[in-house]
Amino acid sequence: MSKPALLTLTGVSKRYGKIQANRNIDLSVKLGSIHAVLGENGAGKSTLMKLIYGIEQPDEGTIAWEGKPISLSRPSEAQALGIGMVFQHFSLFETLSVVQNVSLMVPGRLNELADRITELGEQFGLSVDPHAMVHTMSVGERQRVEIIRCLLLNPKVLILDEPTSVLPPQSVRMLFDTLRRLQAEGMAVLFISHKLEEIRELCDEATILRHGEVTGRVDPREHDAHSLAKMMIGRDMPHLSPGTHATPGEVRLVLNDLSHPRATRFGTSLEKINLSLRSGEIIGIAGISGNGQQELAALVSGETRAGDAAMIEIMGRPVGHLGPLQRRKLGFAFVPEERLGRGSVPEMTLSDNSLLTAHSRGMLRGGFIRRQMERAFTRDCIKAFDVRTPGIDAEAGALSGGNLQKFILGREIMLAPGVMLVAQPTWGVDVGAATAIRLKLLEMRDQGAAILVISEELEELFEICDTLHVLRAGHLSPPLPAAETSARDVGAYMIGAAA
Ligand SMILES: Nc1ncnc2c1ncn2[C@@H]1O[C@H](COP(=O)(O)OP(=O)(O)OP(=O)(O)O)[C@@H](O)[C@H]1O
Repeated sequence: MSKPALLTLTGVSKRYGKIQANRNIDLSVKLGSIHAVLGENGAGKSTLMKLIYGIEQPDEGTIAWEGKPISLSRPSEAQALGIGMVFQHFSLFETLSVVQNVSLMVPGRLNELADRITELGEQFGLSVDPHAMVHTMSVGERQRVEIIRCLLLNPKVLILDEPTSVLPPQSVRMLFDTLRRLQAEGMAVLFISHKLEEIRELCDEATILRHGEVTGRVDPREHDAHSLAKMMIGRDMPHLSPGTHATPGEVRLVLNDLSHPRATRFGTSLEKINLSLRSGEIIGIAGISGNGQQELAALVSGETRAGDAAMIEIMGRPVGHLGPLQRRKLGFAFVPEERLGRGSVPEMTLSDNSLLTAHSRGMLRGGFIRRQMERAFTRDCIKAFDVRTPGIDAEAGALSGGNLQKFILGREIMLAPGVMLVAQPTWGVDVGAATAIRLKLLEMRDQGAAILVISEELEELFEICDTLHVLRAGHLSPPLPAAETSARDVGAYMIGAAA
């Protein structure tokens, strides 16, 4: 006998202006099922979850809970029914601690909540310090907090919007074990991910969306990742070919014994980091977020100044004392891991977001903005990077997560920088677009750019990097040539087991 449906959507549609984000969607989530929702960037997955969680209301169609039609006007009503959601973009208050953030949603005394956070963290491999301030935490750590906060509410349906994108492999395993345990107790999970192998491993049902419509319902265990991708994008996947590797040229970025004390109790101090990156080379920084990745990115980009100018050299010049703008003038570009707020201003149009970093490309003259150039640049970026959006006047915050990532990365790549730092280049990006982004990075390298990539995705690093380093507890491993290094070797450095 098939399991009873907990949540049923019938004919649900949602439109944003000209965009039909969801069209006539039927979806049934059963008790004890882990149900994947997959589709390309912009296919309508997050919108559908927002309708279920009461953040948005459908224009048409019905949502039923345990067989009864419901109308949710806010998330607290969804939570009261037993629907929990972990967001793709974080909803934590930066100026509060972990436990204070949790207490805004979960009743209980602070010290009891702190104990439960620690307990759950240990149980599920999502360890966080309950008293850490959120603004000091990396994206990965923040996501752990979001997951814990949700589990503390004992939901019947847990919605996870790309929960594994920033988790290290060990934590993914633990999260999956946890989800399976919760599933065995009858909980249902709605799981959005671009990682098709994970979906195949974890989920027993999958609904595929394309352009806002359901295009397939399958048991993902019966299909390989390739055929799932094909159903999702409606054509075959592009292939990653390594390209023609030029011989690396002059040194463009040097870190000389770069040390930096941690800014807060919860930060990481960097200890004597040495690295040398040449033209025509991609170097990857592997490691679990929270080990100094954020601090390193801020120092290399100039958001944090180094104690000594000579600790960082860009294009042969000491730059440790310079800010981001001055470093950009030397031919440096930067893609931060946080797309909203740091990579872009959500309330501004894409055109204006172009201006933020591409203004040096002749967009300013005599104190005036040359709008035509700004608009042409933005149009080119949207086209070259296949950013799905109604146009250059769309607000950055209205783009789907993956499409915004494509835009920000495209904007920086179009500056043809001599040196580029990219943090988590394909986070939240669908499989097709991830391949396209990696190809662009290889193409840039082959044209002589020097690229530093910080990523938690080991496979990605092996695919595109010439050399890897592992960052652990603020220490950088020696350079490891990608071709002669195994994932095991990197793993040993990640957990501190290597010499
Ligand atoms: N608040 C909004 N205003 C205008 N358009 C929106 C808004 N939210 C979403 N959209 C549009 O709706 C479509 C679906 O977006 P949605 O975020 O649901 O996609 P997604 O499948 O979750 O994508 P991703 O994998 O990139 O996260 C996109 O074209 C997006 O630009």
